[in-house]
Amino acid sequence: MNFYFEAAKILDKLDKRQGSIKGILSSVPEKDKKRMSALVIETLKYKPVLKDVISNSKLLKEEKKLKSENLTLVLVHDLLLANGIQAGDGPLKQAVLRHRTRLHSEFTREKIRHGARSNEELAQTGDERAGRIPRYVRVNTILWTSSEAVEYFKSKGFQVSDPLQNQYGTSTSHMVLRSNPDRKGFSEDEHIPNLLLFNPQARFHEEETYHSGKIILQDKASCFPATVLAQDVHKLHEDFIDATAAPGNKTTHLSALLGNKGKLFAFERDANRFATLKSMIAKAGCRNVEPMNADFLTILCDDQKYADVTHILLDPSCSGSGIVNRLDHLTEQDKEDGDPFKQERLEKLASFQLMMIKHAMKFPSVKRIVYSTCSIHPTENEHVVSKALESGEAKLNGFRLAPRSQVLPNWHRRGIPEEMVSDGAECVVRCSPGEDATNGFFVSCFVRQSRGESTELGKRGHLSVNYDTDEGETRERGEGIVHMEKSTDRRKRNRPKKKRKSSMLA
Ligand SMILES: C[S@@+](CC[C@H](N)C(=O)[O-])C[C@H]1O[C@@H](n2cnc3c(N)ncnc32)[C@H](O)[C@@H]1O
Repeated sequence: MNFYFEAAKILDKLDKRQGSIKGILSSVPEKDKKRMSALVIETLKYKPVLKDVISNSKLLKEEKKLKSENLTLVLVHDLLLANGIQAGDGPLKQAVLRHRTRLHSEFTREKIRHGARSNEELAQTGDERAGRIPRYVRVNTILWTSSEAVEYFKSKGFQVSDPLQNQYGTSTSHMVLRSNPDRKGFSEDEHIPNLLLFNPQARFHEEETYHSGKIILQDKASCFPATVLAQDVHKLHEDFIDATAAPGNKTTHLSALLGNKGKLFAFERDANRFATLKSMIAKAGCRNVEPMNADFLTILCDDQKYADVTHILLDPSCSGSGIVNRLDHLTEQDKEDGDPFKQERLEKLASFQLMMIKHAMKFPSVKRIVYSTCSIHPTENEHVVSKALESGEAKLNGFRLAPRSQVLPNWHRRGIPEEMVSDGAECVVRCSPGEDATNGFFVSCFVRQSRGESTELGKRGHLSVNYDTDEGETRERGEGIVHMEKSTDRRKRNRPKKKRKSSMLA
C-alpha cells in the first residue's frame, strides 16, 4: 500500500502547486520511477472521469476509512484501468473492493456518456486539442532538399494529401483522425518553407532520417522565429546570436536558413542542455554554429568577438503554457488565471525576459532582434514587448517593432491590442493552441531604426525613435533583398574594424 500512499502524496503536491509533474516525478527513487510515473500520469489523464465515478458510486461517503481523495483516485484507477490494486489485503483495499461492482458499472456509464469505445478514447476526451495538431517535420536543408524528402516519403508509402483528413476527405475531428486506417497523407506547409505536415499519429522516432538529422521534429510555430529573423539572409558579412539555444531546434533552423554559412553564436547556460545542443548541432551538420555554454546576460556587448553581430534570436525560458502536449495540462494549474501564485511566477519570468531583450539591444551592431515564447500569457508576451519598447535601451539605441510586412504578414493571428502599447499588436504574431493547428506561441521582432526613417507605425506617430539602421528602410520600400551598406551607423563608424576569418564567409 506504501506505493499508493506515495502516489497520493505526489497528487497532493500537484494540487498544492508545489511543482510541475516532471519536477516532482524526478525526485522519485529510480527503481520506482517508471511505475510511479505511469500511475500518476494515467490517474491525472482519467481524473475527471474517475472523480465522477467515485462520486456517483458514493464510495467516499460510505467508506469513512478512505479519508484521502487522491489515495482513492489511485486505488480506483488501478482497479478499473490496470490489473487491480497491487497491495496486500489491508482495510483500505477492502474498502474499495466492497464497491467494485458499482464502480465498474459507473465507469461503463461514463464511457457511454462520452461516446468512447475504448479507455484510451475516454482519456482523450479531455485532450482533444492535441489530436488536431499535425506532426510537423522540418526538412533539414543542410543535409538534403525538400524535393528529395518528399520523394523519400512517397517511396515509404506516404501520399501527398491532407494529413488531417481521412481517406474520404470528410472531417478533421479527433475521432476521424484515429479512425483513419493508414494515416499516410502528408503535405507541405503553406507558411513555412521546408516544413512537412503528417498525421498526428505518425511516428518518426525510429526513422533513419530522424536519427541522421535529415528531419527535425519541430512544431510549426517554433519555426516562425528563425524565419522572421533570417529574412535578409543574403547579408553574409553579419553574425548572428541565438541567445537561448538548447535543445537547438531554432539554432539548427537558423543555421540552415543561413545556408550553413556565416557565423552563429549559440549560447546555453545549462550544462546538461548544452550537451543536448551540441549533439543536435553535430547531428544536423551545422558548420556555422559556435555553441557556448554561457549565460547570455554575462556576455559583454562591447566584446570585439560580437562586434559584427547584427541579428539576435531570443527564445528564453517561459511558462510553456502554450504547449499542448506537455504534462502540466493534466493538472488544474493552467486553468486558474486569477491565481496569485501563478501570476507571481509569470511576473518573475517576464522581468527575466525583459532583461534579456534589453541586454540584446545593447549590442552595438544589432539591427534585428526576434523575441519569442511558447506562452499564451500577455504578461510574457505583449506586456514584455511593450515594456521593452518603452525602455531606455530601446530609446537610446533606436529600437522599434518591425512592421507587419516583415513579421509573417500572411499569418492571420496577431497580438492582443488591449494588452499592447499603441497599435503595435499588428506587428506581432500569436498562435492559439487548438485553433491554429500549432502550439500556443508568440513572436515579435525589434528593428533598429534608420535616422529619419518613417515607419508604418512611425507615420502614425507611434513607437518612432530616430536612429540608424539600413535594414527596415530597404525592406519597407520594397527593395527586397538588396542590401545597402550605409555609412550612417555611428557605432560602426567609430569602432575599429574586426578582422574576419575567411572560413566564416565561405
Ligand atoms: C525555451 S528554451 C529554448 C529553446 C530553443 N530555442 C529551441 O528552439 O530549441 C530556453 C533555453 O534558454 C536557456 N537559458 C535561459 N536563460 C539563459 C541565459 N541567460 N543565457 C543562456 N541560456 C539561457 C534555458 O536553459 C533553455 O535551455
